[in-house]
Amino acid sequence: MPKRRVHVAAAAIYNDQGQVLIARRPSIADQGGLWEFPGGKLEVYETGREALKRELKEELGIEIEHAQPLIRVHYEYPDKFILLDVWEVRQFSGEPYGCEGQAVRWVDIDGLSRYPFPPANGPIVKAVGLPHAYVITDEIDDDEAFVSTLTHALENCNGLLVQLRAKSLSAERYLERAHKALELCRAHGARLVLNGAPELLNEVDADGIHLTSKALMSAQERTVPADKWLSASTHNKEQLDQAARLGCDFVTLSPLRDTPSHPDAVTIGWHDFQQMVEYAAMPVFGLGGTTLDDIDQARAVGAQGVASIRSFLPD
Ligand SMILES: Nc1nc2c([nH]c(=O)n2[C@@H]2O[C@H](COP(=O)(O)OP(=O)(O)OP(=O)(O)O)[C@@H](O)[C@H]2O)c(=O)[nH]1
Ligand SMILES: [Mg+2]
Repeated sequence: MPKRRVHVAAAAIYNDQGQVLIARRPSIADQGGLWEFPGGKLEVYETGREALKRELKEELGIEIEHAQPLIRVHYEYPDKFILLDVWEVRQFSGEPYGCEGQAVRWVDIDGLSRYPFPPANGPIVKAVGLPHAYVITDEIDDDEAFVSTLTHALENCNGLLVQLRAKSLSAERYLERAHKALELCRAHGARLVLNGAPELLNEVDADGIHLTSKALMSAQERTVPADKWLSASTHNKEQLDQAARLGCDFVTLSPLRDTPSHPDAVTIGWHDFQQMVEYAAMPVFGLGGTTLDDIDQARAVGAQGVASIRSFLPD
């Protein structure tokens, strides 16, 4: 018998302290005893958004006022194919409680990975912990100019994710700059990944490592610890597959648009970008000709957000 296809709408619900609500599945249910993001199956006549609204009313007694797409995860269970259509909810009325007798709990995002979730939930937990805006630093030789440019970006955008990309610097200067960038990021509540070899994390306690697509394709296994992020640059499905094999936590996918930095690259465009994001098994940031103004559009087609070099530079 062919496997069933199940489409589920679920929510990452945030409170004002930045915590997320999770619920425990009743022990008799499918995946019983595991924690989940509240939600449930779509009725035949419903859109994902409508199902989300109904399920959160039924399961938690809350009324959603605004929901934005977070991530869509395809996963094959032994008995079914599942599509988890996950939404970010920050505005709702009512105080959530377990209307069906299930335990519910507000948890800090950093503590989410300690809870046992169903196997399909890995990418959701990653997406919940990631910002939507990702700045890639420009090649700047002068240290003072670097500091003022990064400070400008950090002050203009809350909770940024920053990638330190400085290919023209010597190894020694890259490390010095990484320490400085980490200090600035920590002071502004931003996260930092280093574009380079995983061993850099032995020297600098940054949040993770970003691999170029070339480094991604030649890597045999993940050598970045589980409590640090591994990300990579991707441009096609083959690279997305390798990122999944390696256990990347997220990727950039480029070039979304024409970009002066890579004039010969074949532009992906929004249509193919959406298909590739749907195919990817992890959060994806659109890159290439993108600005912060593209975040909502990128999220509407299922991406985590947007990465950019230029749009964070001072005018
Ligand atoms: N709600 C929810 N379901 C999940 C998550 N992860 C995951 O694999 N699932 C799977 O999605 C499927 C649908 O979930 P559900 O049991 O909540 O559906 P429902 O609320 O409509 O309940 P019902 O079947 O009693 O009518 C289950 O097979 C469940 O194991 C998650 O984070 N949240
Ligand atoms: Mg449910």
